[in-house]
Order: sequence, then structure tokens, then C-alpha cells
Amino acid sequence: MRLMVSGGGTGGHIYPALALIKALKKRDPNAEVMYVGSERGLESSIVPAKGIAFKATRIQGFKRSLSLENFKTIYLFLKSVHSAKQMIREFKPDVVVGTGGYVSGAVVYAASRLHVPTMIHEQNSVVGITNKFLSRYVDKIAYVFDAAVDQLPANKMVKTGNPRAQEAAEVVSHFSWSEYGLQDEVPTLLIFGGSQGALKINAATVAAIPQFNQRQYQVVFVTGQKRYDGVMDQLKDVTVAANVVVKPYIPNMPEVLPKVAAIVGRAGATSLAEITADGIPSILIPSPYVTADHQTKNAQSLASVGAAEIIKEAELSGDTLVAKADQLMNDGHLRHDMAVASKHLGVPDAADRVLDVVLSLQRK
Ligand SMILES: CC(=O)N[C@H]1[C@@H](OP(=O)(O)OP(=O)(O)OC[C@H]2O[C@@H](n3ccc(=O)[nH]c3=O)[C@H](O)[C@@H]2O)O[C@H](CO)[C@@H](O)[C@@H]1O
Repeated sequence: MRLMVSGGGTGGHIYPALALIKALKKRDPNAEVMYVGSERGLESSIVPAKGIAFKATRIQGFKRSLSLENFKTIYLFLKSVHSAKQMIREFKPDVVVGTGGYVSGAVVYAASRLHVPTMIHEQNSVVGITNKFLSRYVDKIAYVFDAAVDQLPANKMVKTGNPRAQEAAEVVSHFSWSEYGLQDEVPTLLIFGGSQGALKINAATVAAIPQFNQRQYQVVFVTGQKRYDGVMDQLKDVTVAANVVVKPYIPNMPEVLPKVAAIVGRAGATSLAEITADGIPSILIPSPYVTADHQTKNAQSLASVGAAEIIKEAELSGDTLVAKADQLMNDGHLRHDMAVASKHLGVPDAADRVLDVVLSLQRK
């Protein structure tokens, strides 16, 4: 099997691709994999670090308003399609898979023009612009939320779940909170705003720290790599007690998650796949800045069955955050019930399901 994968820009597109590669390597250790990402995306650091062959192309997103920059976007897209075609001719993949982001638009489109079998994975309940464009050209579309079905060609759709769920569910974690100077016996609340961190969640958490300092539970506050220095600056004159730890990024999330009592976070689809695969209770603050408010829809799928609580971003403050966190962290029964509901939504064999679709496309 020779698999080319492309997904970029943000962790929610990259980690499902990596989980699929992991499942393929497990089933077929001789499989050859090539990952094509964008030069400046998170993938250009995450993917090579995993020892996966990586090639980059230059691409940028569309501006929603009328802008001259969009001509450059179109130029870069066409150039990326051209270089993706060269990469495909050289690597000769059996199948090309896209997991979202502009770069996957160029790579999967190039593959379809060269008559190489293609599949995309749609993580969200509202289909992104790239996958909508690609849906006309690809052979199969793997999806997670039923709501996506109406937005895409029905004859191509296969329900699989998000491959990252399987990685989260299967991990045998040896992680100890002592690595963060914390204690394993004390319940830990993990706060993070998706793969890049979220300004508003960071601001509310900074405001909440004086109260978190006094709590019996532990708090791990992940700021996002690029926002870390700014947060540390805001915390210059704030006491941070021993039960609160601030980190820029967690590189080994599947190992850390099983040791978490509850989560505060955005409602990105890949995060939710992990949270439900592990059965973790959560307080979700959907980002209102994403296409068609899809994170609110993602979050509601958990909240409607009692797996999560939602705080609207407009209502988020240090006080509302602490109040909800206290409610959850001081009530083991509530956490247990939410955990059961959360786990019920998990798809722990999602990577194998996606892989089955990919392998079905391989020409005999
Ligand atoms: C602002 C935006 O456009 N967000 C979208 C993006 O979110 P985003 O990239 O934030 O994606 P998700 O929240 O779905 O996933 C984040 C991923 O990053 C990992 N992680 C996060 C923090 C950390 O310190 N370490 C770490 O490894 C998480 O474990 C998870 O695997 O893609 C998602 C999946 O298509 C969409 O649903 C989101 O709406």
C-alpha cells in the first residue's frame, strides 16, 4: 500500500490523518506513506517529528471579503495543484486521502485529475469549504456527524467516526502528573482552547487563577504555543499556586487525557472525538468564529445527552468559569454520570473504519 495523506493548518485536521497512518502501519507494516502539508501550517513541525515522510507546498486561505489577496490565493492554489501532481507522479500512491484544510484541497484535487482513487474525511457537522469543493471529485467521503450527510453526495458517504478517537481509546498511558509537578491522586481539570489556544478562554482562565489557587483540585491551563508568552506576561503579578500549572502545548495528548478528571475547552471536532472515546466530562465553550457556528452544533451533540455543559463565549468570565468548574470538580457523581454519557458517544474503532474505506479504494 502506498498512501498519500494531506491535511493541514490546524490540529483538528492533522491528528486524524496521523491516527489513520498509525492504523495503516499497524495493519500493514510495509505500507509507504507520504504526507503533504502546507509550509507554514502546524503540520510542518508535527508530522516530520513523527518520522513520517513530509513534503510541503505553499498555500493560503481565502479572505471572506473582496480582496486582492484572493488573486494570490488562487495563484498559490493552482501552483500547489501543479506541484502536488508532480509529487503524485513521483510517489505513485494507491490512494490519496484529505482530512481538511486548503492544502488538502490542492492535493486531493490533483489526485482526482490524475485518476488516483481519493477519499476525504469530514470531521464536522457543518462541511468545510475545502471538503465541499472536493466532494464532487472524490470517490468516498468518510464522516462523523449525521448532519453532514445532507450537505454532501449521499452515494459517496461512509460513516466512520474520527480516527483520532481510536488512538485516544487504545493508548496505554504511563503518564504521571508528577511530570508537571502535580499529584496523581488529586482530580485534575484540563483547560485548553483547541490546537492553537483561544484568546477568550485564556483571558477567563487568567482571571480565574486567584480562585483556582484556593481549590482542592488541580488545574492544568494550556495556552496554545503562540499565546504562551502573552499569558505569562499577564500573569507577571499574579500568584500561581502549586495546584495550578500553565503550559504552552501538550504534545502527547492521548497519554495525558486518560489522567484527566474533566475538561474545559472549545468544541473542535477532533477534541470531541478524543473526549468521548475516553469518556471525559467536559465544559465546552464553542468558538463563535467558525463556519456556520459548527462548534455550537458539535457541542450540542454532547450536551443534549448529558455528556457536557456549555458556556456561551459571550457569557464567559473568570467567575462563570470557576462556578461551572467547581460544580463539576466537587461532585464525583455528576462527573461519573457525564463520563458514562460521554463514553457512549465515542467511536473507539474509527481509525480501522476509515482504513477499511481507504483499502477498499486500492485497485487490485
Ligand atoms: C478555529 C477552528 O477553525 N477550529 C477548527 C479546528 O480546530 P482545532 O484545530 O482546534 O481542532 P480540534 O479541537 O478538533 O482538535 C485539536 C487537536 O489538537 C490536539 N491538541 C490540542 C492542544 C494541545 O495542547 N495539544 C494537542 O495535541 C487535541 O488533542 C486535538 O487532537 O479543526 C476542527 C476539526 O476540523 C474544527 O472542528 C474546529 O472548529
